[in-house]
Amino acid sequence: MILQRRNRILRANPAIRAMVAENVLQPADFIAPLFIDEGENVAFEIPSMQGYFRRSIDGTITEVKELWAMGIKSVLIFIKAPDELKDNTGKEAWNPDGLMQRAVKAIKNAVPGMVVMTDVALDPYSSYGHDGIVENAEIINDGTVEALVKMSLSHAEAGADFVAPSDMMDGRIGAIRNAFEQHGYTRTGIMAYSAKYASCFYGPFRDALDSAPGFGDKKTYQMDYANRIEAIKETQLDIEEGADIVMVKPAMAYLDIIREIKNSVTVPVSAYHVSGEYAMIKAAAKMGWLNEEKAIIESLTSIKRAGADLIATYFAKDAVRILQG
Ligand SMILES: NCc1[nH]cc(CCC(=O)O)c1CC(=O)O
Ligand SMILES: [Mg+2]
Repeated sequence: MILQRRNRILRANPAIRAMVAENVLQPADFIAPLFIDEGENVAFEIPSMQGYFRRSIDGTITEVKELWAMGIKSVLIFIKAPDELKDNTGKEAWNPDGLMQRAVKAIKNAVPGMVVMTDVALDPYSSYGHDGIVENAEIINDGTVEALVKMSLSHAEAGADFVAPSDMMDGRIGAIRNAFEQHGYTRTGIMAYSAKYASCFYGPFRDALDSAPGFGDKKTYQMDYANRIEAIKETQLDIEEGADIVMVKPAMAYLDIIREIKNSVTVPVSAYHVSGEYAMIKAAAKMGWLNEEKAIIESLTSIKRAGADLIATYFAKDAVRILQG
């Protein structure tokens, strides 16, 4: 054959492939989610998330130091509240001495450079396991936003660099931004879960925090996975209301949405490779059906290729270890 173009030339060996790679993962791409519990020396392996732990603050600090030493710049923190602190107001969420607030201070104190992001939603504190306040079996919007504002202010006060509202109530980004302005928190960022879908892939996370909804599902606030255009509407509105970073969640089943958002906004886009996506790889690898390391890197690269500037993933540490060979 006489060909004008032989595309295989650019795939001939690892050096050439590295030279022409369009997307390369790096440690600063990752946000490491951390599950935090009360107590000391607690390291509870989440049954549906093998190799991932819920830790007390002491062990969390050790973990954060390791992540920082590896070049990971950001953590996203979640807490597990004991049942006796759960109610239908969520008031423990803005307790200045609550677990979240203590954890933020401890992390910023131990590793000041680490960018600390906090989950903002009522589910870990809700006796109903919902992200908002329940009235007549409905998750009310405006009353919930008031609670989320108090929660966000208490995280800012504790020293969080970013709050990350994951609840999908309408208007909460604007309300939080206004409150930050009014209270002088002009350096606290907002990473909005803007296109968060009602997904079965959050199952293992709800095991990790004991936060499964006590009745019904989250479809009246989280998005319908049949929808694409709606993700743009949600995301553009969050940006107008003041979001610094927007997020798509989950990631791998929503690569089209990540790309769509990346093409339509001018703020950084993050994607959350969620607990169920972690569990699928872990389970298949355990069965010997997938090569775990290859599956991790291919998955995360595909999320970056789709357009994610940042990836929240339980594989953050593994990925850096694998990349550094
Ligand atoms: N607002 C709660 C919250 N924040 C992050 C996740 C899921 C993360 C994961 O599955 O890894 C959830 C669960 C949910 O919405 O039910
Ligand atoms: Mg919205």
